[in-house]
Formats: sequence, C-alpha cells, structure tokens
Amino acid sequence: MKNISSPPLNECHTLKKNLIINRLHILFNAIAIIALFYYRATTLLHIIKTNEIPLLPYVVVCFSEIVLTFIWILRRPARWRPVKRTVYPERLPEDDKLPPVDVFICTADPSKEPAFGVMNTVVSAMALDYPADKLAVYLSDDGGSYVTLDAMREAWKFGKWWVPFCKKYNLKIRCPQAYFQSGGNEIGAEEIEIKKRYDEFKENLEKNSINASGSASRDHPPTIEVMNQEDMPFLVYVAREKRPAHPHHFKGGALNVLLRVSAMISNAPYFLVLDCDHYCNDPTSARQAMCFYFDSSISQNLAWVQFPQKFHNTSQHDIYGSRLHAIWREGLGLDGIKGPSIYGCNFYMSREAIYGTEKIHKDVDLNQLKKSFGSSNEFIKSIYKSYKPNVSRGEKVSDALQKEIQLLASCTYDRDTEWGKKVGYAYFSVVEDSITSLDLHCKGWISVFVDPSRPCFLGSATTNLNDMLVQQTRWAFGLMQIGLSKYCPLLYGIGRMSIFQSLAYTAHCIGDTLYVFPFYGLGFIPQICLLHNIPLYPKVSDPFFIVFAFIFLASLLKHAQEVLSYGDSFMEVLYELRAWMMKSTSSCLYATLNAVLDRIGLHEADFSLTNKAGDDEQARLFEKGLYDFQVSPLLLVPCCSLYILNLVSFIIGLVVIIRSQKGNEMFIQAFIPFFVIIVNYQWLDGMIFRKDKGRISPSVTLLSTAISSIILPFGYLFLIY
Ligand SMILES: O=c1ccn([C@@H]2O[C@H](COP(=O)(O)OP(=O)(O)O[C@H]3O[C@H](CO)[C@@H](O)[C@H](O)[C@H]3O)[C@@H](O)[C@H]2O)c(=O)[nH]1
Ligand SMILES: [Mn+2]
Repeated sequence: MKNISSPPLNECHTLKKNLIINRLHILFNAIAIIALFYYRATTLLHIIKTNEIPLLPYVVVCFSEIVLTFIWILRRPARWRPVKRTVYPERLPEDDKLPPVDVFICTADPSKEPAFGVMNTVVSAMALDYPADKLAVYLSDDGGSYVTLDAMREAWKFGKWWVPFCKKYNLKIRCPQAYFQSGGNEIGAEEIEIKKRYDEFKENLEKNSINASGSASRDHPPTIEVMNQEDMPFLVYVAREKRPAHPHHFKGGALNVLLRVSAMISNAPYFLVLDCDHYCNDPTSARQAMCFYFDSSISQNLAWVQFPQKFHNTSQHDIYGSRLHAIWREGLGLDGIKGPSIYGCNFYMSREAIYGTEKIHKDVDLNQLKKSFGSSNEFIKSIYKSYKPNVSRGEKVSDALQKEIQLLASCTYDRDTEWGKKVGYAYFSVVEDSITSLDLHCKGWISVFVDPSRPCFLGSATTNLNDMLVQQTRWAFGLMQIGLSKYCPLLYGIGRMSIFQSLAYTAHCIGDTLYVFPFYGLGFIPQICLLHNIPLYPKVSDPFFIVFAFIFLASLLKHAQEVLSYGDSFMEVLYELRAWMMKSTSSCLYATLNAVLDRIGLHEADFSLTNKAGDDEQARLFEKGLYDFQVSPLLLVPCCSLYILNLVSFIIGLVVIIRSQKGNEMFIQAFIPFFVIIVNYQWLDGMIFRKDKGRISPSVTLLSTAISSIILPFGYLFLIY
C-alpha cells in the first residue's frame, strides 16, 4: 500500500507515444520482412531451376538480408517499452542519514590526458553536493606519473579553497574551469580571490605539464598518497604497481585496485566511476542516485544507476556522431527491461553487487574467502557491513595501513583469486563495462538509467575522424570478443535472463559489428551485377517492389523519428547515418578480423587511449562541420574504395541501363549506389574538391582507386557461378 505521507523519490514514466510508434513499426515491418523472404525463397527456387542468373551473387544478397533481419530483431527489445525517470532529491532524508559515497576517477597518461583537465574532474567531484565527511575521491593513475601526482597535490591545495566556496554560494557549476569559462557569478571580492588561486593552480599545472610526455610508465612500484583534512572529502592518489611481465587489464584492473584500496580508507557502500575527462556538471548527481537506492521497491536488486555520457566540446554539427545519442536513446528503452548495461563511466554502483558478497555470511570459511578475495585479512574484514575503516578525517594514515594498501595495489595481488572473474570488474574483454554488466544482470541485479535535461557529467567527445574510428574499433573489438566467446548473450543469457534482455544484450555486443557483412555484401555485389545487367531485385512494376521500397523508407523514417523525438535536428539524421556507414565499413571490419584472431590466440588486446587534448586546426574543421580526413590510411582505404566503387558503378550502370533499356528491372540496383554516393558525399568532396589539410591525401585516393578497379573486373568471377 502506498504511504500518502511519503511521496515517491523517483518516478518512471512510459514514453507512450514512442511506445505506440515503435510497436506499430514492428508490426508492419515484420509483415514486410515476411513478404520479402517469401519473394526471395520463391525466386531462389526459380533461379536454381532455370539458371536464369548466376546463383552466388543472389545468395550473397539473400544472406545480407538475413543478417540485417537478425540485427533488426535483436534491436527490437530496446524499443518495446521506452521509459523516462524523474527524481526528487529534495524528498531524501536528512544528510546524516545518507550513506557514504566513494568516487573513482581513472587516468593513464598525462600526455594524452592533460593533468589540468583531470584535476578539474577531481575538484568537481570533491565539490559534489554531498556531506564532505561522507565523500572520498580516488584517482587511479595508471601511468604512475609524477606529473599527475604533483597535479593532485595542487588540486588538494586549490580544493581546500574551492570546495567551501562552492558550498557557501551553492554554486551550480562546480568544475572550476567550466565555472570561470562561464564568466562566474559576480560574487565580488571572494570570487576575485578564488579566481586568483584558480589562475595560480592553472599556471602551476601548465608549467608542470611540460614534462608530461614520456612521464607515464609501465614499470613502477605502487604509490599511494592520502590527503586528509577535517571538513574535506578524502583525496587519494593511487598508482598501482605495474610491471612489464604482469598483465594489468587496463581500466578494469585499475578499478579493482581502487575498490580494494578504498575499502581500507572509506569503504563507502556506493561508488561513482568517472573517466578523467568527465567532470561533474550537476553537483546533485549523488543525491539523484540515492533517490533509487532509498527506494525500497527496487533497492534490494539495484546494482547501478547509470547516467549518460554527455560532452562539453561538441559542435552544432555532430558529424562523427560523437555525442553518442543513438546509445542514449536505446538506454531509455533498455531501462524498461531490467536496465541498461554500464556505459563505461558516470554510474553509481553498489559495492555489494560488484563484490558479489550478498550471499556471504559471517561463518564462511576464511580460506574460501581468501581464494576469492586474495590474501589480505584486513580487506576480507572490510566486506562485512559492520567494518569501520581505520582512517579518521584529519588523521594520518598509519604505517601498518599504508603497508596493507601497498599490498592491495601490487600487481600480483589478483593472481589465483577471483578478481577479474567473479569479483570486481571482469578482465575478459577490453570493454570491461559491458562484460561486467552482463555478468551482473545475469545474476539478477537490475540497473536504472537517468537522463536528466541538465547533464550530470560532461566529458570530451572525439572531435576528429581518426579518434572516432580508433575508439569505435576498440569498442567493436571488445564487444566482439564477448560475442565470440561462451559469454555470447544469446546463449549465455538463456536461463539467466529474459529472452528480451538477452536479445538486447546480443544487440549490444554484436548487433552493431555484424553490419559489416551486409555492408560489404550490399556494398558491391548489386553494383557489379548492375554493370552486367543481372537483376537481383524485383522490377518496379512487380508488386514486391513495394515491399522493398517500404522496408527501405520505413527504416529511414523510423531512424529520423527516433532522432527527432530525442530533440535533435534533422541534420543529425544524416550525420548519424554517415557515421554509422563509416564505422561499419572501417572499424567493424578491423574489429571483426581482430576478434577472430584474438579468438584463435593470434592477437593481443590493446587499449588505445582517446586523445583529450585539443588541436586548434582540428577544432576549426569540427566547428565548421568539415570532416577531418587526417586518418590512418588503414582506416580510410576501406571507405574510400567502397565509395569509388559505388560511384563508378553508378555512372557506368546508368549508361548500361539506358543502352539496354532495362530501367524497370535494374531500378533498385541503380538506386543503391546512388543513395550511397549522395549520403556519403563528404568522401567525394574530400577526395576531389577540398584543398585544405583535412582532405583525403592523394595517395589514399590512388590506392583506393586501384583497389576498386581490381574488385570491379574481378567481381565478375562471382557471376560465373
Ligand atoms: O590502461 C588503462 C586504459 C584506460 N584507462 C582509463 O579509462 C578511461 C577511458 O579511456 P578513454 O581513452 O577515454 O576511452 P573511451 O573510449 O573514451 O572510453 C569509453 O570506453 C571505455 C571502454 O572501452 C570505458 O571504460 C569508458 O568509460 C568509456 O568512456 C580513461 O579515463 C583512461 O584514463 C585506465 O585507467 N587504464
Ligand atoms: Mn573517453
């Protein structure tokens, strides 16, 4: 029964309009797909009987359509029941009843992740609107760089001024850089004083950063420094031990060390994970998350509260799709079916969930626990709710504790334990977030997705094509690693989660990458056949033409509807379409190849950091909405070749059609390359018309022309079968 005196802390609204549109689209599109396969099956039988046209290209096109349909089915659950959450943090209990919160921030290399940006994130987290004595901020420095450690000390010094200032004036923007860039608040003398200290802080860090390049190492002992003062959140610098001979498991490994170290110092039951560039934009995020952890109807099973990644450096032309809105739109849908996966950062997580300790009782055998959690007795004590850490605010860390922490941050601590398997972040894939959330969801935990109009966190998006494709390749590779393993959610999910959820997870892991097959299948087979007057699609006068036309138009319109209903502009539809095509042709190709090599043990996973330092020339292109084609040729050539191939086959194809007067039969096949070259006009522009630094280099154009002029005639081989 609802208690009238206590109104709800959060509400979950079904997005009714979207729900209706989505389900109607599912219904009609499903009918059209059935009709399409009816057409394909009957025509295929006919071809086999009569040998009218070559079989192989026909089969490839059918296969591509089967893959597209499979992906389409996988992606429906995320559209079944889209919801939106609202929170009422003002209804939370008094501050003294709130649980402690730890903040984990990861950085790895000050030359790619400038210390000033990282420290802005650190300071913004210290200034969260949360009781200072319940907050602790940890920075993991995987580079073990003294540049970062020095910067931390500066941040601590500055934070002691900044945090009280924010709280006194209840500032809305608590990331210092963002605050001063926005022009401040005209608070007067006190603000002038703070500004002076901020300038000093900035100057010191910038001076310091000159030494950044080369300061990160893969071979260093653990270094941990606890900065501690009454009325301030803890600030802790953690550089875990790294040795070349020991695998360090990238960010997942770093987070597991933070989990252990923090257990000794603050041991908060909930923690927030941030990437070093994602500063806190809305200081109330912790309270927003508590609106769910205090909601007794879900808190029992609630593992994490996920906020979307939003970015402070996107231009009005999101040409690389780097705002990732497609992911957040799906997040709203996944929220309706037990919650979204972890999206890397910007989530509050329950320690109990990530440890998997909900079933552990006081009388469990200690040796058993050591097998799971490692050799530290002190750490094992910390997993019980009654444990109180040994550091008080304002006190120094004892030598014994310092020793214990060093042990917990050593590179061998994980060995022969369940860390990275059943405890903490999973090491299995470079996308530690997805594999960990899959495991948690399979164990019955749920998550929620909160996407408030004022973003809680703002990070730096990729602003050039190279970074975007490299990042997408890592994601696609990591997700494919999961997809090709025993964890493939389609099978692993059976009996562990609902069909809907496991389909959605499969979509998440392999859905995007699988597009590579239809992309290449439909990227040149219909085109080659066009040149030889071999029809693969129904004539315009054939009733089945309507089926193909419907599916094509409906998918474009559905995409447009999704983009617009999330509040984005019409241009965004085009930008997303282009980004998707580039990603599918290039990133997904390499990711799939690497994942297969990885599967047979011929490839070593790597984590190429995304650049967070801006480049003026690049920023200028991005602002203007011009693609920056200064990209590794390896990533460019597939896209260029496919583009040229479509361009050439469209032009020659038109001539062939006009000569043979087969417009009725060949319409769809001429339309496909036409659509490709119009939508992806930026490639033509980059190869031929642009003269600036960001254009496609002539060598890439030449190589791609060579490749497509080999494929076109050799494609004929396809036709003789
Ligand atoms: O060995 C490593 C590698 C990375 N990081 C940190 O991991 C974070 C994410 O790395 P980034 O280079 O920014 O990659 P992105 O592709 O932008 O990260 C996205 O994708 C990752 C998974 O591939 C997720 O972990 C991230 O949260 C998500 O934002 C950064 O703070 C890094 O400092 C480490 O701490 N140790
Ligand atoms: Mn990032």
